[in-house]
Amino acid sequence: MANVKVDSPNVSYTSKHIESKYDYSTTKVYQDHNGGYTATPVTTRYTFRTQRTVPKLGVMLVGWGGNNGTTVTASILANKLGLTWHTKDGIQHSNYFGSITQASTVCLGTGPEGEVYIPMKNMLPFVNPDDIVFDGWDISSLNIAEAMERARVLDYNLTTQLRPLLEHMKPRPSIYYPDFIAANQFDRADNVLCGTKQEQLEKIRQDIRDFKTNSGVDKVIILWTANTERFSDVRCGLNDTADSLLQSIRKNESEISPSTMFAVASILEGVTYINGSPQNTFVPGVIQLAEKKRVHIAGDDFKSGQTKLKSVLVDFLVSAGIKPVSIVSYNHLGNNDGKNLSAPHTFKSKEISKSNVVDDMVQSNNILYEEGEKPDHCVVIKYVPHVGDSKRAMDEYTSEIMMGGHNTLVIHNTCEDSLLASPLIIDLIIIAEICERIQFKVEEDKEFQNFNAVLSLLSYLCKAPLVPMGTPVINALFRQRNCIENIFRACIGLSPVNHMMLEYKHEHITQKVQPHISTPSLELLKANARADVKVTGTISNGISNGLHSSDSEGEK
Ligand SMILES: NC(=O)c1ccc[n+]([C@@H]2O[C@H](COP(=O)([O-])OP(=O)(O)OC[C@H]3O[C@@H](n4cnc5c(N)ncnc54)[C@H](O)[C@@H]3O)[C@@H](O)[C@H]2O)c1
Ligand SMILES: O=P([O-])([O-])O[C@@H]1[C@@H](O)[C@H](O)[C@@H](O)[C@H](O)[C@@H]1O
Repeated sequence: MANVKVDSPNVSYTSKHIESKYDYSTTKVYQDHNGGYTATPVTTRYTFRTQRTVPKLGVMLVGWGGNNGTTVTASILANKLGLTWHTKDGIQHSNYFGSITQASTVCLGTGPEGEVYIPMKNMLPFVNPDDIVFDGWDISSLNIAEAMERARVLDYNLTTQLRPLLEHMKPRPSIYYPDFIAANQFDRADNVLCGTKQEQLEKIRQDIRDFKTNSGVDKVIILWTANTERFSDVRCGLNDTADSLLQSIRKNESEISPSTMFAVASILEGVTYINGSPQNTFVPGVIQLAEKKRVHIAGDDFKSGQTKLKSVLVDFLVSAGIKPVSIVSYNHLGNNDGKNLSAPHTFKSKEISKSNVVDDMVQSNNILYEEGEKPDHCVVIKYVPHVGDSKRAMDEYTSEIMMGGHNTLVIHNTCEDSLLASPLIIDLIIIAEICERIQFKVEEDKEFQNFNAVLSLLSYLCKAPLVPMGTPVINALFRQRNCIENIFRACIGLSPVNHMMLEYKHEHITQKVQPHISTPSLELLKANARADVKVTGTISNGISNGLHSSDSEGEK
């Protein structure tokens, strides 16, 4: 794996840390009483410090026996073993497609041959997902091999290889409060904890400690990929503060959800907790508890398919000055997630997370939209058992274009939902883990600090990003991705990617801004031109003003 070593006086490498001194540039804007703006550039010196030792990571999934839980567990094992399998199209190899940390690249900079792209995973000392140790809970008692087969996501010729390697993995009994999910889930709930909420909380905490001790992992991360719950009421004295929440658990209050119980257990054990579903697990009391205990939390709801595309399309349309006026998102699917979402109270949670994703982009353009104006936006999800995990999504985007014109985009999107979500689970875990190893000082701070308890950096992976109070919610996908990439760049002392490419937009008076491209001689270019390209313009400083390929019958 070709790692990156930055040659800069602002970056130092010790056996323990990568340390970088980084000037963070922003612009403060003030509006005067005439409506005019004053923009003031501000530069803040940060010192980032990233621990280089990669821990042995344990991951406990809530809902381990589900389509996502079994698929991500099986896929990581298949990648670790380098498994291949026969399909009707030939031999298929294991891979991590769909994961930005494992299968995407970033532009490091410019080399002699032009831009240099490296795997994102080579930027910092990330955990290798192959090495993750899994455990978890499920209200269904099936072992992971049986549950993988029940999910019907992965090819048969792969699951037959994996079955003997997974059947020893058994989900731990879990917390089950029937009214928080669809009644149709009752049939699979044969692996549930009894006792009071306080006893259940202590049992989950004991499970976490047992896993840490028996697996030998250095740290644990817990991720909820269990069924979507209905929203919990948020009430003063119930769950509005950390104390009221812990008191409500002691009092066995029925309105505390299973996902909130897991969040509390995780935080009290000092373990990062990630919510892959849309319900409001992170009631104010959970957030306050996480902040008091300095434990990371992140969510909500994996941004895997229809919504991910929406956060690109609406960004493209609005930033192009085109006005989306109607967005209709329909899909049907036949997996257990779809079965659970067929209940109105659980669907409502998903409808909320799928609907709010356009707000930031719409509000960014007051030329197109009046204050408070929004596109019509409709979300429909239907349960059709036959299609299983292969979700069929159909979207219609209608926009106003110039002079009263209209543009309608219709999209049909079929995919195995769990094969879109599983790589996101990997990214959530890998990025959340390294965030525990990144610290920073601002200006002359004496002490290093960690990221906020609420890890907004994971927004790219979530439909409804959880952010610290007062933080703008960003849903535009490439803004979210640039945030991740540029923070990783800051950790190694590199400036943000700005796409300006100024070095290619002017003559080079001084050597300093000369782009690092080998300057082919005119003879070499002419030789090439005899082959298949026509050189036009002059060669200035070794950079051709234009290389135009000529067609086979054209000029030579
Ligand atoms: N593309 C996607 O698959 C996608 C995208 C975004 C969000 N999600 C969310 O991810 C979650 C999982 O999706 P899935 O397709 O794996 O669903 P699934 O129904 O196959 O799996 C959920 C699992 O959770 C278990 N479960 C339910 N309540 C539990 C509890 N209290 N404790 C422990 N286990 C419990 C169920 O028995 C089931 O095995 C859902 O909430 C879904 O909305 C999925
Ligand atoms: O990520 P996305 O495709 O917008 O949304 C998906 C929904 O369309 C699907 O119905 C649901 O079952 C998945 O959990 C996921 O939330």
